[in-house]
Amino acid sequence: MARREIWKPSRRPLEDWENDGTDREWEFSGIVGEEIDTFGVKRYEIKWKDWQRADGTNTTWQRDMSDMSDVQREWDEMQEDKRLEAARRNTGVKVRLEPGQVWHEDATIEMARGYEEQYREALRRNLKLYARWDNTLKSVHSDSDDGGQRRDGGGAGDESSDSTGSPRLPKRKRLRPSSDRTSSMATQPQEPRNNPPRPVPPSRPKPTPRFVRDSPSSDDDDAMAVDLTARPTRPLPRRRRQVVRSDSSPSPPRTTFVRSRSSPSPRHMTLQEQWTRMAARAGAAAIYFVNEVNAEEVPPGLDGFRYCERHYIRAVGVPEPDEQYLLSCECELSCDAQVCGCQELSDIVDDFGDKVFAYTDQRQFKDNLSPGEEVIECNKNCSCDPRSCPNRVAQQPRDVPIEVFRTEECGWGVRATSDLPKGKVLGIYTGELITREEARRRTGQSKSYIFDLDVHEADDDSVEEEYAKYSVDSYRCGNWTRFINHSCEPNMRVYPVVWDTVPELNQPYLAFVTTQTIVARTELTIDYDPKATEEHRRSKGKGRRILPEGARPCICGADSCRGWITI
Ligand SMILES: C[S@@+](CC[C@H](N)C(=O)[O-])C[C@H]1O[C@@H](n2cnc3c(N)ncnc32)[C@H](O)[C@@H]1O
Repeated sequence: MARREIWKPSRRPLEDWENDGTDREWEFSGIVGEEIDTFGVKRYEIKWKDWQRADGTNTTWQRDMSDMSDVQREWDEMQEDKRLEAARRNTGVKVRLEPGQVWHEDATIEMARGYEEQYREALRRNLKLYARWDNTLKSVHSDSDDGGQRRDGGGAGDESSDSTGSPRLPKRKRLRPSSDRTSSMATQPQEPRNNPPRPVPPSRPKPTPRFVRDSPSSDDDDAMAVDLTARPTRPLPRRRRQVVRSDSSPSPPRTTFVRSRSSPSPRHMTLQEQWTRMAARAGAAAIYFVNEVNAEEVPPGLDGFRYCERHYIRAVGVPEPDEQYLLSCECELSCDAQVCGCQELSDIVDDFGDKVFAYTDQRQFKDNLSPGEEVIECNKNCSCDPRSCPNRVAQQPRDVPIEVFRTEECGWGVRATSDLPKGKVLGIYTGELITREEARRRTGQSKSYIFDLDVHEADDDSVEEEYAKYSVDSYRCGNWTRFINHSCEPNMRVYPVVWDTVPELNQPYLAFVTTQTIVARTELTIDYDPKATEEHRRSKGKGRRILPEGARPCICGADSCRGWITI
């Protein structure tokens, strides 16, 4: 196709750019394509200026676009407009999107699954993989009107394309290309080492070691990034060159092996795919279910469960925020807490009494809230950039994949697949937003999943409350945070944060943030009742074994365990 004169697609997502011994940087030319894997995670095909491989291909695949977020946004918007326009033209009906919905996604994921199924089938039959896969890719690449399944670079109505279908993007500063080594569609072996100078990735987080099969030798080794039936054996040896891990952005979302004692059951796979797909709709990383302890396929009680990564589902009678009362800022470049209009109601100040944000420039939570305070992030009426604003952190999609795993004694719990820095915001507690009266009425299992939103509530019950009280129940809908267990020595905490709502409505989100650096696959825990812990400390541990009414024994195992929890 004519488009290949502009770029020749790469089929080598598994390249290693880190050990090529050069520091040469390459000019970024533009995004030329995208694809979505079976989990709904998107990656982009990048073209670099004046660079190509020995075979003439000159693009790389990249999932972490943090270095080029403005270009990514431009591309995403352009593609979305194109698809919407195509839909409008074809159906003649008005297309309305729910927040966070990407309308072409379901079809795309289904087709990506089809490819993966073909791949697995080939494995089962022990066929020479590359012959088949090459054919599949050839047919995809030679198909100029592919409906957006694999590539979106040159569809009909692409006004931003030149005559050959290549998107025109502005010139970018010099960056180093990097390659996504973990795509589920990746099936090609690594390029031989003696090729011309290769691009070097920008210094960004080094992925945690990925599990590989025992003898990485044959043609198809390293080829499959997603094998849900494979058993991990040992991690890859550490590479020589040390890449400094930026605390603010741990390893990018990646496809991992699922570790389980036996092959994952269809129920397991379905749940994992559903949750990951729903998370991906909100732009968030994958969610895996792992049970290395017993035969339980999936956590109990999830039949009919509705996954919502980033918003509440309001029960009948719970008011919606009125957008006209949102205080917003008019910052054009970077927000500054002292002048940001949306910070008028914020109480967070530094030692000199000047308003400051709750986050560092690396988007880590500073833990500078006093009791009764909440973080006010920039909102949908603010003029600042939704992705780069330093005061939009809890509202960003989660970039860390999560494993919901079976603990030895405490049901299911959660952990991250990568190391986490202190101050990393991982997500918010979602579910059904209900009144406090309704929360009190609810009984049984549901009780275990109810979180009170009590930022403005007085300690003393006799004090008249100014605000309506709400709670969040994640028994029937919610996200991965419903599986966070309690520990008396937790490694995360919760803080209240608002955006797109007025603080007075008393419906903040509860964000989970790490309070220490956490090694990958360590269980993530919070203290369910920090006030009780404080009292326990004050009483110097007296009454440790006396269970308050309605409490149950705590089995967190911490040295300083207070002995009980209340839900
Ligand atoms: C929000 S759920 C946490 C997820 C839960 N483990 C599951 O499998 O669904 C809270 C429930 O987990 C259990 N739990 C969490 N932490 C605990 C702890 N430290 N000691 C005892 N039970 C705990 C209790 O049954 C509690 O009601």
